[in-house]
Amino acid sequence: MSAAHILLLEDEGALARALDRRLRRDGYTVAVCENIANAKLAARRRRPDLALLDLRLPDGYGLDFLEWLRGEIPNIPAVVMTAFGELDDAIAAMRLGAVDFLKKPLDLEALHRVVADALARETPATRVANDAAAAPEDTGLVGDSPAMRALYAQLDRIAALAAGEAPPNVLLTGETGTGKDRVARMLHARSTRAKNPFVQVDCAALPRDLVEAELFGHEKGAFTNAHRARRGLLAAAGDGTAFLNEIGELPMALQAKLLTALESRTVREIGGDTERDISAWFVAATNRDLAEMMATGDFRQDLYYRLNVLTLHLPPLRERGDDVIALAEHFVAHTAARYDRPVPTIDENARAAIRTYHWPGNVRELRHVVERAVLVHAEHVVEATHLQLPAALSAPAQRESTDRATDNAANTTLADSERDLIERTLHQTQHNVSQAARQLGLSRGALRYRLEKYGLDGG
Ligand SMILES: Nc1ncnc2c1ncn2[C@@H]1O[C@H](COP(=O)(O)OP(=O)(O)OP(=O)(O)O)[C@@H](O)[C@H]1O
Repeated sequence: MSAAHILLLEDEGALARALDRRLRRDGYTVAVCENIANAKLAARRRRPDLALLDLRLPDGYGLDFLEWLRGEIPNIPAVVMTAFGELDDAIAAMRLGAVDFLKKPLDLEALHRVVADALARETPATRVANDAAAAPEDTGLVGDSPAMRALYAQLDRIAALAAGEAPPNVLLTGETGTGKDRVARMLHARSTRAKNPFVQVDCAALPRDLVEAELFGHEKGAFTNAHRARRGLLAAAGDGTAFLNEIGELPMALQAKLLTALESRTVREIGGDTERDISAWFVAATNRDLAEMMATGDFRQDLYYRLNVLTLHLPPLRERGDDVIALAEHFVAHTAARYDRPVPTIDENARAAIRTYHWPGNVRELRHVVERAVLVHAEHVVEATHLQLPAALSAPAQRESTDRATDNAANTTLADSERDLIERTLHQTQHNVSQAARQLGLSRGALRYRLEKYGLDGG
């Protein structure tokens, strides 16, 4: 399989050249277009795997192009480059399926990460197209352990309940990286709602005002930047599925508003006075302990019971026995295919290390570890050292000595201490970036910046 092909739509020549150079250096092929007309021709000439686009273009508006492109290639991931003050555009872009944003002025390291993440996102359609080693289509998840088999059976039963005007709400629980997002998409795909929209709101990724506007919609002029009226995602999901990801992060005031919407199955837009009916199926997910959050007054009990009509728990990877090996083999094959390399084998020591490690970041962490090993080290064989598993974190005795070493200011720089603190906090929070940021008193953006700076894996 050849390298991913990126369609870059950017009219500022110098910026386009810098982006082009960086993307080629990262191994992608790139079609650079300075206007929408050329971008349409380029997309027809060679089907891109990802679109990276600016919004203000000489012959039109980038989002109109994105809408056209999605008509041609329904699941194409798109990354939108926005300038300060274009939040409204960013919301609209998300509706059109943009998977990420890059703020101008651009940081080329962030570009590298965002593009790689966007390409790694596996929507059902792109998975079929890009991944010869994909999980069997009838399950969509790799793993055959008793815990996973029990989950598959429940998944079908729950999907069958999605028909009707007010289907039971579903709550997906499980540690970070266990596959909740993927399961939400599978529930939708297997239900009678599959042909209708699947819309996702990531309650942790957006600031409070944006989450509210996203969920409920707004009238024109309801707040600064609300240049046009917009329907909220709860309504936009129509007869499809509304996936409320990281529901534990929803601020209290919005929890009350969401509860009212779920109970009445209507929404009132911000700045509006009419109620709109909603007919979506609600699937929510969290990696936080909502029971504990209720006890500390951080999550409403009534909302919890309303959401938690049906629960599906995703077991941590360390409780799935040899699934961890099947998954590692899957990701090895997947990475090799994506980068057009021979598929390496995993040697016995590496298998033992994979089995022993406790995988706090679960399947996502395993995927990253294996991808890095295949890309950076392994030509023919993946060996234990290629995995670079943090031995210190799995052995308490060693951890103590690491702590002592970092406490010794004479031997440590400030940067070392910061890196160590972040690493430990990530470990404690099982690689939940939002939670780690809160614990460290940083914004998510500030933590992300440091993760990049220190080459740490946030999950
Ligand atoms: N059983 C599985 N088979 C194959 N891939 C999987 C499986 N479970 C998870 N993945 C992959 O692992 C990554 C993490 O999964 P996902 O995003 O669904 O986790 P999550 O539980 O929603 O995490 P978070 O709580 O942090 O949002 C994704 O790339 C997903 O496709």
